[in-house]
Order: sequence, then structure tokens, then C-alpha cells
Amino acid sequence: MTVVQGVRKRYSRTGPWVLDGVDLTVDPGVVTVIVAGNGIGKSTLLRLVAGASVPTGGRITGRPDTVGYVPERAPAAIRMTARQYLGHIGRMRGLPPGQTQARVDELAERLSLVPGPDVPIASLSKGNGQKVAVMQAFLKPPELLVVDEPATGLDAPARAELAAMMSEAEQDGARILLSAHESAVPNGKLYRLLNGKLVPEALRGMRIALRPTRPGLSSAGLAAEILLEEPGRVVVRTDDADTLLLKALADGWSLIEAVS
Ligand SMILES: Nc1ncnc2c1ncn2[C@@H]1O[C@H](COP(=O)(O)OP(=O)(O)OP(=O)(O)O)[C@@H](O)[C@H]1O
Repeated sequence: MTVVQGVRKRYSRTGPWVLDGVDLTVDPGVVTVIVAGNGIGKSTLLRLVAGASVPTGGRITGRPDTVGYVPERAPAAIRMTARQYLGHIGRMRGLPPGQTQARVDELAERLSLVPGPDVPIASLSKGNGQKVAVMQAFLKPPELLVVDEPATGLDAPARAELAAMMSEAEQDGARILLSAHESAVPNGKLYRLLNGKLVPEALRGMRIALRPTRPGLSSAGLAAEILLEEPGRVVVRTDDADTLLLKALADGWSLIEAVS
């Protein structure tokens, strides 16, 4: 398994913390899905897990040798053809050239890459460029697959093919981490990214126990039904756990647990 422990990330020394203590385990056998709106930090977290950027704090352990990473935006300004580009990627991953080229043809056909792998990537449409990004992630069977918003940019047949490829990888034992917007949430173990932290989606609609992280915090500010209040612990019930958690975390509460 790949384990994220207390990971923090900001993009400049004085900038805001985009991730502020993220804990996550990406296990085989279940697809892990990070859900959030625009600009909350999904891509930031996925890049870190994939090893494409480094955390400012905390650590990520158990990343396997073969990581397939599909970024949200494929690099467009590449003059090489898809076949040349994927040939380089194959060499970097230790694949024999013949095997790489056979795989390029197979993936180009599965994803309906138009007009094909032998034109410059820069000349491809956005969606077809995204297919090349998918192809590089699947060139060698990934042990960890990280896909940033799989629905973005691809047409319906390509999305269905990508879903099939992901489920084949899952059956082969890959660990899978996806990000998604609320409008296109895939099946899996869902986590919501709120104020730089991950909250398991199973907490929605449940009773929630919170701990104040600074003195003087009043439970009145939680704007929810207070079920129990004791020193260091408040249990609330709400129909809108997202909004409650968003405000509570911002105000200085920390999540203890969901109380069934
Ligand atoms: N390379 C970067 N340099 C500076 N700030 C960045 C960089 N990448 C992301 N950010 C900032 O980090 C925050 C989170 O961005 P991120 O792309 O991770 O969000 P996201 O949840 O994936 O958004 P979207 O749904 O729009 O793709 C944003 O405020 C963004 O401006």
C-alpha cells in the first residue's frame, strides 16, 4: 500500500497551505477517490502521490516502481509524434522497443487515437492529446495508477475505455487513486478535500465529533444541532456535513470521528 502521512504543501514560502496535514492510504482492491471543487488541491495531492512533485512537509511511503500518472492536462507543446514520445517513455521504464511499439498500437486502437500515433502531439486535438497522456500511464502495467479527473477532455467512448483499462489494472492488483468533481464521482472509497485535509465521505449525514484546537472556541459558531458538549469534545448532527466541516475546520475545530 501507498501511505500518505501528515502531508503539507504550499507553493511558496509565505503562500497558503494548499494541503495541511493529509493522511491517506491507497490500498489495492478498492479505488480511492478524492472529491472537491475547483482549485481546492486535488491535482496537488495527486501529483505528490504520483511522485511528480515533492511535499513541503510530511511523507509518502510505499510508492512502487511503476507508477502510471495521468495528469489533468496533457503536455501539448510536444513536437514529437506520440510514437516517438511513448518510445522514450518505454525506454525510461525499461520496456523492450518492440514491446513498446506493439503496446502503442494496441492502446491507440483501444482509445481511438485520431488520426493516430504518427503525427506530432502538438497537432492533436485536446482530447486526443489527453489520450496520449493516458497511453503513457498504461504503457507498462502500473502498480500504482493515479488519474486526475478521468472524465476531463475525453469523449464518451474513450471514457468508457479508460474505465475498462482501470478496472483491468485493478484486477491485476494495481492501487488506484482518482480525483473527481462532484458532477462525475466514480465508484470507490470517497474522500472529500476540505481546507487542506481529507475527510472520509462516509461521514456525510452522520453525527460528527469535533475537538477545538484553540481555547475560546464556541460551539455556537458551528451552526448545527449540538448533541453533546464536554471539555475538548463536541458532538453535532447536521444534514449538510460538507458545509459544517468546511466552516468548522476553518474556525479551528479538528475532526475526531463519526459517531454512529
Ligand atoms: N504550480 C503551482 N504554483 C502555484 N500555485 C499552484 C500551483 N499549482 C496549483 N497551485 C494552487 O494550488 C491550489 C490548488 O490547485 P489544484 O490544481 O491542486 O486544485 P484542483 O482541486 O485540482 O482544481 P481543479 O478542479 O480546478 O483542477 C490553487 O489555489 C492553485 O492556484
